[in-house]
Amino acid sequence: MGLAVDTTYPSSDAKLLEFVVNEGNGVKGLADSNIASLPPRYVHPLDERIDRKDVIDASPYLGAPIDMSGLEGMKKDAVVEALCWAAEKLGFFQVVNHGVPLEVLERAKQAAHTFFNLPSEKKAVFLKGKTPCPNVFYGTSFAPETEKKLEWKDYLSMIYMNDEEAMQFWPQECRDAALDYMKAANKMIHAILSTLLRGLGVEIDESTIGQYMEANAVNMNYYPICPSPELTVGVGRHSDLAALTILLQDDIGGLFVKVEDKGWIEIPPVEGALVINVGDTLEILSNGRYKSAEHRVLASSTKARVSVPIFVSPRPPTMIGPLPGLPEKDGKTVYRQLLFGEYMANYFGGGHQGKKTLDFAKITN
Ligand SMILES: O=C(O)CCC(=O)C(=O)O
Ligand SMILES: [Fe+2]
Repeated sequence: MGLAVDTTYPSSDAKLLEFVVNEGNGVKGLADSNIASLPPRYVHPLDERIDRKDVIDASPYLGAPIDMSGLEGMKKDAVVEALCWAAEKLGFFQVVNHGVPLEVLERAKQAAHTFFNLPSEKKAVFLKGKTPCPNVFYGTSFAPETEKKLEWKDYLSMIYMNDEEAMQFWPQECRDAALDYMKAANKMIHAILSTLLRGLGVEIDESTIGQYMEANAVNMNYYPICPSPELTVGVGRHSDLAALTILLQDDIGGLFVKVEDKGWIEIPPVEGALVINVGDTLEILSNGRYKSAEHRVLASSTKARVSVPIFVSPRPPTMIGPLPGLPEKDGKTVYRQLLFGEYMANYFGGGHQGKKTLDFAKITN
């Protein structure tokens, strides 16, 4: 079905929302309908647009990919130091020799293309409110009900509870690839999370570390070919909710990270590497030491881009807050104790606004 986007009348915006959001055609459906120009709802204010010309050299801030195989040998101390340094300075780094086979990564990216290339009716069964399982949902943009401007992205979110639920409810076109990727990444996830938490220098036991990765989710992001990527955003400025994000990006590029007071750098695609970033939850647990960096994504005018993040997260009833002993050690308490579910509800309550989400947990006095 084609969509004539008429920018002259206000009613066209309602039609657009109906088509893209409610009917589940997504922005992929819009892109496939051969629009000549971007509907106004996708045109972002000038200061939110991404211009490659403004991007600064990444090398002073982004180290070389960290070789995770070193964590089990003589180089352990150097790897621990590199991980903690990266989490503290930029909050973003890449890892190689992480234990997830290349074929598993390739299949995960391929599965994202397969899912989003399905006819809209097949994807629409997973829309929020219709999906047979609330832990699996398909959508577009970030919070289309509340956002002034929409993002040029569709996504599928799969929160892992157990194999039985995943086998029954995850879309069969991408289920096995997503599960294999998530399981193959688990050892590395534990290694990075436990290294960073132990690196804070306070006592922490194994079961506490385990709690922060009890409700991981695999997402598949799809950024269709965009007629005017310079006017819109694939994803707007945000920091992630999770403790850690393990991001598999393809070879197209377009992921930008903010270096505070300096500008934006691009995280270059490196074959076989995974991008790791600190999320709000880990910034809170670390009393502000590890940085949940602001990032955003530029869509492409020539190719559909996919990415497959794993959001490493606790269950909603888990308490998050600076680890016991840290405020005393740091001489200050930056964040309060709150339930992850409480933080999550606030996080999804509005559109993307950079790092504002963290203010909800900040102690103000
Ligand atoms: O697609 C990407 O490279 C990043 C996506 C992202 O930031 C997210 O899903 O939170
Ligand atoms: Fe993100």
